[in-house]
This record gives sequence, C-alpha cells and structure tokens, in this order.
Amino acid sequence: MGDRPADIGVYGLGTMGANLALNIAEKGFRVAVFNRTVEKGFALRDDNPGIGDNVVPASTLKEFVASLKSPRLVLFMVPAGKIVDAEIAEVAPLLSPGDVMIDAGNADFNDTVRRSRDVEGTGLNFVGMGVSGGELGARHGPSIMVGGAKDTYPQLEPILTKIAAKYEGAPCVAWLGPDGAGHFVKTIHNGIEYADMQMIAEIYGIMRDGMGMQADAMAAIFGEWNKGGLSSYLIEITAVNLAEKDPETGKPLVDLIVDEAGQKGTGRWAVIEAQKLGVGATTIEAAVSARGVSSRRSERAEASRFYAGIATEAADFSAEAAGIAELEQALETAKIIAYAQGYATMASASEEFGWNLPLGTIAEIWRAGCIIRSQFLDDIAGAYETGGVVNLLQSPAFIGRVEAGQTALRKVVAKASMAGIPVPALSAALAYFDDYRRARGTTNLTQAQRDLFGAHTFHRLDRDGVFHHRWPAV
Ligand SMILES: NC(=O)C1=CN([C@@H]2O[C@H](COP(=O)(O)OP(=O)(O)OC[C@H]3O[C@@H](n4cnc5c(N)ncnc54)[C@H](OP(=O)(O)O)[C@@H]3O)[C@@H](O)[C@H]2O)C=CC1
Ligand SMILES: O=C(CO)[C@H](O)[C@H](O)COP(=O)(O)O
Repeated sequence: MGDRPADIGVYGLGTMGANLALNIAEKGFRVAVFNRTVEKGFALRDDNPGIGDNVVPASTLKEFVASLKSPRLVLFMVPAGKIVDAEIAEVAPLLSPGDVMIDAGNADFNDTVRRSRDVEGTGLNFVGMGVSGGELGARHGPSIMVGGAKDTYPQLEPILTKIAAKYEGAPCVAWLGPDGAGHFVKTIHNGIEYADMQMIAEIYGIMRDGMGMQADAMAAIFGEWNKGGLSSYLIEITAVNLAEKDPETGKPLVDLIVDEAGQKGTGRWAVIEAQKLGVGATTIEAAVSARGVSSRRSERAEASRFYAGIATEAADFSAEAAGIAELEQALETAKIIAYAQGYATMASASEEFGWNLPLGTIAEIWRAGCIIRSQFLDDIAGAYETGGVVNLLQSPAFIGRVEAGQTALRKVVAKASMAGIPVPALSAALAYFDDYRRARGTTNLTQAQRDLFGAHTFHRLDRDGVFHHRWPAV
C-alpha cells in the first residue's frame, strides 16, 4: 500500500484544506498534500496516527504531482483570487491531458468561468467547487456544490460522495451545472448565510437593547427556538455563543467581543450578482452593508455622541412568552423572504447563463454539512419537488406561513424602529415582501421622471406601444 499512487492531491493546507485532506484519507483514499509552508504536509501525516498512513506529503510541487495516479485530480484550497491563478499557473504545466484541477475554495464565479475557458483546448479540465461547513464540515462531512464539465464529475464522484455530509443517508453533493455554476451556488449560499446571521444579530439586539435581557437568558431562548421551526445550525451555535463565559472574567464572552464583523467577500459577490441580474436580494444586501457599517466602529462612536439626545420611544417588547413568540415568528417569516431572494437570484442566473440549475437538489444538498443547514431547507426541497415554483413566496408551501407570520414581522420592525433599534435586514425583508405582493407599484412615477429628463419612454396601461410625452418645460 505504501507506494500506491495517491487518488487525489490537496494543495493548500489551511483550516479547510488540512481537514478536507484528513476527511479524504479517513475514507480510505490516498491523498497527496502540498502547501506553501511545506512542513505542514509532513505534520499532517505525522500528527494523525492511523489516518496519516493515507496522507502523502511532498517537498516539491513536482513530487506532489508525480505522486498522483492518472488522470490526476488536483484540488486547490486557498484564498480566492490571485493565489488561485498563481497555483494554476504553477501546476498546469506539470499536468497531462485528462487531468483535473479543482478550485474548492470560495471563488467569484466570474473567475471560475474565465479559468474554465482558459483550459479549453489544453485537454485539462477545470472544476469550480463550493465547499461549506467550516472546519468541522471539512473534517467530517461538508456540503459540496460542484460545477464544471459534466463528464468530469464521474471522476470526482466516488471521493466526493464518501467525504460529503449525509442527510438521511444521502450524500450532500451534486453536480449543479457547467463552468461557474457550483461557485455561483456557493456564493448565494453565503449570501443567505450573511442574511441569516444578520437577522439573528438583529433579534439579539432587540433582546439586549429593547428588553434588557442577559446573554444566559437569550441563550435559553435560542436553545428553545432550535427545537421548533427555526431549528438550524446557526440558531444552535447562537445559543452556544451566548451561553459561553470568558474563562478569565467569568463574563459572557459575547459581551467582550468587539462589534466589528469581518467579511471575506462572498456576501458582497452575491449582492453584486443579484444586482447585475436585476433581482432584489435586499435582505442579503442589508446584511452585507450592516457588516460594513459595523466595521466603522470609531466613526459610529462619534455619531452616537451627536445623536445622544434623540427622542425615541421606549421599547415596547415584552419578555413574556407572547413577546418571545412574536420575535420567533418574525425571524421565521423574514427567513423565508431572505431565502426566496437567494433562490430568485439562482433562478435568474440559471436562465441568464443557461445552467438549468437544479434548485430542489440545491436545497437537498444544503440540508446537512453546510453553515445554513436547517430543517427548513427540507420544506424548500419539497416545494421544488412539487414543481411550478416561480418564487418561494408564491409557493403553497410558504404562502400560509408568510401570511400567518407577516404581522409579527411588521410589529417587530415597527417597534424596533420606534425604539431606535436598527433592524436593517428584518426591515428589508418586510419592505421586499410588501413591494413584491402589490400588483400596482410606484415606479410609474419613476418612469414619468425618466421620460421627462431623458426621453427614456414608457409603456401605458391602456394601450400597447412605447411612448414619449412632451412634458412641460422645467
Ligand atoms: N474557513 C472556512 O470556514 C471556510 C473557508 N472556505 C474557503 O476555503 C479557502 C481556504 O480557506 P481557509 O482554509 O479557511 O484559509 P486559511 O487561511 O486557513 O489557509 C490558507 C491556505 O492558503 C495558503 N496560502 C495563503 N496565501 C498563499 C499564497 N500567497 N500562496 C500559496 N498559498 C497560500 C496557506 O498556506 P500557508 O500555510 O503557507 O500559510 C494555507 O494553506 C478559501 O477560499 C475560503 O474562502 C470555504 C468554506 C469555509
Ligand atoms: O464560506 C464559508 C462558510 O460557508 C466561510 O466560513 C466564509 O469564510 C464565511 O464568509 P465570511 O468570512 O465573509 O464571513
């Protein structure tokens, strides 16, 4: 077994790459590993007795590639952008026709499309593959969203189905479409992740600033919510986050963490693509923007001094069971709206790029392994299985739930606004819903303005054709 060539190579042994390599090795495959800091590959083998027998570290890239069986599978797990391009440029000359390069990191799908085109005619294959689940997911079972040429997928499938998370026994991995489809879907996954996290943070803000609740009490509520309709990984970890104490001070750790959110770009990519496609992904946009605002901490501190005297109403939230249930229902309703926006973005991209994305399958492979995994995704999968989904907000699976929950969302947004508690994502969800559900909007006036200042023309309700009006001179 010692000299048996490796089934796959992983280049990049950070949090994700190292854990994915161990996951692959544990499933009985031999995995060659290489890293900029070369020693990490050897440490991965030596520090993992048993599993390490299947880990084949290399000192040079040439040695790494030479240790792979043919056709070779080389998986990159490094930060997005130029690093991926640099690694492709290094590795591609060492490969042969039929070999496959896989970018398993997060990537701007436009880069993935470009890289797929770049290998055309070389005999090499390029796969853009989204992997979600963080460190533990990579180690024990992530959700995997595969793009690229369909005929390349069977080469990866035996390994991917073994290492992926399982939902009721079904592996959470699928080929979703050509070139950038896999990375696009991962990008929307992350956009939804941003929205989910922001909305949870807003509810936390209401509990903390509007209800005066302490972290322990909030942890208990999120723990309870995790047994109901909101049951999900993100709600589960929120309860853990809130319950955790700082070992040095004994205080809730969350109270000591600086309120500046980081971001690596995937949420922003989701919003940019939604905008390009003309889809209103407003809840995701609000979540991305909220991270941006959060990062301007000293500026916010200054602004808080200027507006310290502003008169807001006393928060009208109740910590009684009914008040907590109202928050829960508001969050559930806004969540449906946020997911509807994410799915609308994928549906639009599918049409625009001719991908034929299997939207139901996407919900299925998100049910386990990934950061947004939840019971709720099973309902989305069910809606697509029934068929005829134009938008999740028009699906019989959700109409009743949104109808029943919208009052709670409305009340929570209204009360938070009056109390001066920011709820940008929750209010964006509500505004989108109200805009989406009205047959007669207000952009007739926008069209009139555009026609007045720029002769942009408009359509009329009472007759066909394109019209320009000679508006009075202003
Ligand atoms: N962390 C997470 O939860 C998730 C991350 N991802 C994505 O996975 C990818 C990897 O992320 P993660 O493992 O967290 O990142 P880490 O920061 O933990 O690891 C980065 C890896 O990239 C290597 N690297 C960094 N810069 C260079 C460079 N200039 N040239 C060559 N190698 C370089 C590092 O090598 P060295 O050891 O020498 O520094 C290391 O192996 C990213 O695209 C990320 O967005 C996807 C899902 C979840
Ligand atoms: O892809 C992921 C999960 O699905 C990563 O955890 C990603 O890094 C999260 O994004 P950000 O760092 O921007 O919060």
